[in-house]
Amino acid sequence: MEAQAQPLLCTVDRTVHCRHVPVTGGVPADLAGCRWRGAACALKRSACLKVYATSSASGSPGPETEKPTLAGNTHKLLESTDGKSTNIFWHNNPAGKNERVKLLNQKGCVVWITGLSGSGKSTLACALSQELHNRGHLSYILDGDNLRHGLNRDLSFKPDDRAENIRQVAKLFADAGLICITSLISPYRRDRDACRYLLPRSSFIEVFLNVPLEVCEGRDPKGLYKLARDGKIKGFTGIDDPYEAPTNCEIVIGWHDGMCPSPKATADEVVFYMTKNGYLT
Ligand SMILES: Nc1ncnc2c1ncn2[C@@H]1O[C@H](COP(=O)(O)OS(=O)(=O)O)[C@@H](OP(=O)(O)O)[C@H]1O
Ligand SMILES: Nc1ncnc2c1ncn2[C@@H]1O[C@H](COP(=O)(O)OP(=O)(O)O)[C@@H](O)[C@H]1O
Repeated sequence: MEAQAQPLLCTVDRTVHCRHVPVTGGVPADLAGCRWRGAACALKRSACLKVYATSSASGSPGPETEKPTLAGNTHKLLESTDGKSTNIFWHNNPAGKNERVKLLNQKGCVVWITGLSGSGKSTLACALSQELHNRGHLSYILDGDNLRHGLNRDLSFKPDDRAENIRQVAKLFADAGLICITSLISPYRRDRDACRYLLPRSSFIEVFLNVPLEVCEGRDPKGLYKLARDGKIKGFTGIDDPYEAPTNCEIVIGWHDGMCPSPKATADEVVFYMTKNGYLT
């Protein structure tokens, strides 16, 4: 028997991840005053979620809609429609985010390293991961080149494909409590911002390797700039494809007097930022 759909009221005290799907029939007026404020904000901001709760007044609580919480209270499962999936439910985990923060002594986040090919993203990602490891912190690197051998092997370098899957994966890692280090050209501001806004506030640290094109091209460790200049690779970032530099990111690694700080010095700068801002405890 299908649950009878009614607007959800005040029975859920955990937020659900629901920012990106259109609300069917608009935001219920009575959602405004409920304790489910995170979701209410998200609903207002964009659009999301068909919310159902089985009517207890109708007698039967409904087969899948009420579950006891650990505290003995009941809360209702939320049915959501996200993308093409229907009849899916959000399950809360009692060993939640705060517990993971305490266990790991770190706040899960995404360190998003962006810059031209050859700017030193992969090198910094490894140096940073090593530095964090030395200090007893758990991190994981998502590297553009590596991901294109596996998870993202079906993606091209067209604008819609660049950086696509990474956002959701990075978000999952950060939610799991890891320091997720991404090393991606990610040339478009809107793609980087899309990940920033997908994450909880202050969980996204954008690091821009501001290395001039001539320097990257001079390094050309894979010979790709040469191929691009010879017209043998089309749409190469910096040559015949754009790179939109960040305008307001957390950390810019600058190029001073013709010198680039070493990978270790750069990693230390990122760790310093993370310590100062409470990511590492
Ligand atoms: N057309 C074109 N433009 C830019 N880069 C290219 C291209 N074709 C292949 N490569 C190689 O792919 C690596 C970049 O992959 P990313 O996933 O980081 O790129 S993106 O974020 O989707 O723009 C990049 O690796 P890095 O040099 O480590 O940046 C290149 O080796
Ligand atoms: N801070 C640095 N100073 C000098 N050379 C660097 C620095 N970081 C990386 N490199 C060199 O630049 C080249 C490109 O580095 P890489 O990490 O592969 O860049 P990306 O991942 O951005 O393509 C490599 O040869 C690497 O040794």
